[in-house]
Amino acid sequence: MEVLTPEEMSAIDRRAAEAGPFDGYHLMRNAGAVAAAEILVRFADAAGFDVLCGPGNNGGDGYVVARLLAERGLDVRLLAAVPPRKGSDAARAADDCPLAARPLDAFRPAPDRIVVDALFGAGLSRPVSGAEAAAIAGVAAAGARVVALDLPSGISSDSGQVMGAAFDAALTVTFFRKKPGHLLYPGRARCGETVLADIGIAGALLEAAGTTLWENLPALWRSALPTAGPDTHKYNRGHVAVFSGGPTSTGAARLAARAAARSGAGAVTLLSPASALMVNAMHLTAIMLRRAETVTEVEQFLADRRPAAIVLGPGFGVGDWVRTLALLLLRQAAAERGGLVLDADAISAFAANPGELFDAARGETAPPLVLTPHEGEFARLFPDLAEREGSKIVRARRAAERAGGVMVLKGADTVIASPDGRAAINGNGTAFLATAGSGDVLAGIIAGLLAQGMPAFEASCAGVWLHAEAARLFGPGLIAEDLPELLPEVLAGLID
Ligand SMILES: NC(=O)C1=CN([C@@H]2O[C@H](COP(=O)(O)OP(=O)(O)OC[C@H]3O[C@@H](n4cnc5c(N)ncnc54)[C@H](O)[C@@H]3O)[C@@H](O)[C@H]2O)[C@@H](O)CC1
Ligand SMILES: Nc1ncnc2c1ncn2[C@@H]1O[C@H](COP(=O)(O)OP(=O)(O)O)[C@@H](O)[C@H]1O
Ligand SMILES: [K+]
Repeated sequence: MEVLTPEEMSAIDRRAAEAGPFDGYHLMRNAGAVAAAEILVRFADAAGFDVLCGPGNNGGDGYVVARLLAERGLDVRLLAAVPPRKGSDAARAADDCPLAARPLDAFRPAPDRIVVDALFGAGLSRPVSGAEAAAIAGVAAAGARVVALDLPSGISSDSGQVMGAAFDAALTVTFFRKKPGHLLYPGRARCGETVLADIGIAGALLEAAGTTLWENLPALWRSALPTAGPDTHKYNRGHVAVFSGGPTSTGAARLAARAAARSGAGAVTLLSPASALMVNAMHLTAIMLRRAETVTEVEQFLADRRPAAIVLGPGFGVGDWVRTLALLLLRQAAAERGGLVLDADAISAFAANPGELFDAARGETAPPLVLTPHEGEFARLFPDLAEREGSKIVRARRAAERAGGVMVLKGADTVIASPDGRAAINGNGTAFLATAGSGDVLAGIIAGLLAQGMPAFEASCAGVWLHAEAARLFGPGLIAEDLPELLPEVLAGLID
């Protein structure tokens, strides 16, 4: 589940070649061999194979694949825009391949042939143009299926962005560990099925590299998931408070409250303005309800009940009151565990002065903070970062550092970043989540986990994964109300 930047991957490649048992050329042969095997499993009955080789090591992998497919007696055509650099591993692979390469300009894609894309991998350094761009357009027009080696040419390994033009692969075979471009959109969509192949690089090299980026999968946080001991009582199992909006916007807070309860929090209290008490009361059973519409009332509640985690923002409304509350909650240390989740309006309300929020979050006694913006809300707090080209990981990490809190930058490829530099790209997102109120549920799940003592980064990663897994379990027709009810089944699959 570790994810490596192209620089980290090439450093590990180098160290692996030095340490043996495989030198660089053998690693390339291994890469080509696993790719050829994956191709044969799926596409052995294709009319033929057009292997497009670039000038670097990615092209080198392509020469190995071309040779292996040709040795099977398959119809293989080799095309190259530029020959590999003399003396390189790729040049050796080309020498060992009995096929003569034709110029890429002569490539005529056909719908019944498989294109093996070995033009560029991790070394893509500028937008694709010329014969390579024409080949990409021609393949798309012909509708030929593409197998990408390492990643579809034209996709930035670092950010997942399309650089000029990029293949749309049916299969991507990558080596050792995934790169950000496999997980971040649009790259993720261009990879098709992604197969991670072992090419003989020892896992120990990874430990030495000290990775700080992962694919968000249960192995990352499973051991930190809360479990209730036999002597647990409801309050030490974690008490979550959720602030409700006014009488016509109470649903979002109830979704968050329900999700917190279903995530295992021992008690959940909805804090409501007087005007919305009756509306809320009509819809609540296990969840407690308390009036809190002044600073005194909120302080009184915090002193009486000491909630471990608090959600502020869903359906709350933007204005002075939400800012006052957020700052008050950041001044009041939460009960010894837990933290504060600021979502939606509690984020947008600081658009004019984000520094006020960040300063408060850095206060010595401030509880751990989790911010859960979608891209629109992110742009309000971090306009400079939102406009930045490039990787969502870099943006989320910078924002987390600036805010002094965990950033859950939502979307199809949600990135979770901690101020200490750790980051994860969510691996199980699903478009079923694109439904009103699903973000409110996510805020509640994270708070539920925080209240039970899970650290903020792990709680955020787990929350994002559980949320998406619940959506997958339900499938078509999902609405936000369904999500909390599916959490028990998802959790049961994770907790022994
Ligand atoms: N030991 C290793 O380092 C291994 C590397 N492997 C392969 O090596 C690849 C990385 O190899 P490289 O670092 O040589 O990089 P690439 O082969 O991805 O590309 C670098 C080459 O493409 C050129 N180039 C970059 N962008 C271009 C553009 N837009 N238009 C035209 N030319 C462009 C560069 O000048 C350079 O010649 C990986 O993706 C993987 O496929 C595998 O063979 C496994 C082992
Ligand atoms: N296409 C998608 N694929 C995966 N996840 C998605 C997609 N669209 C939205 N989501 C997820 O759904 C949630 C929506 O949250 P948000 O935008 O705050 O909505 P709301 O305010 O309606 O609750 C986020 O967790 C987001 O990551
Ligand atoms: K490629």
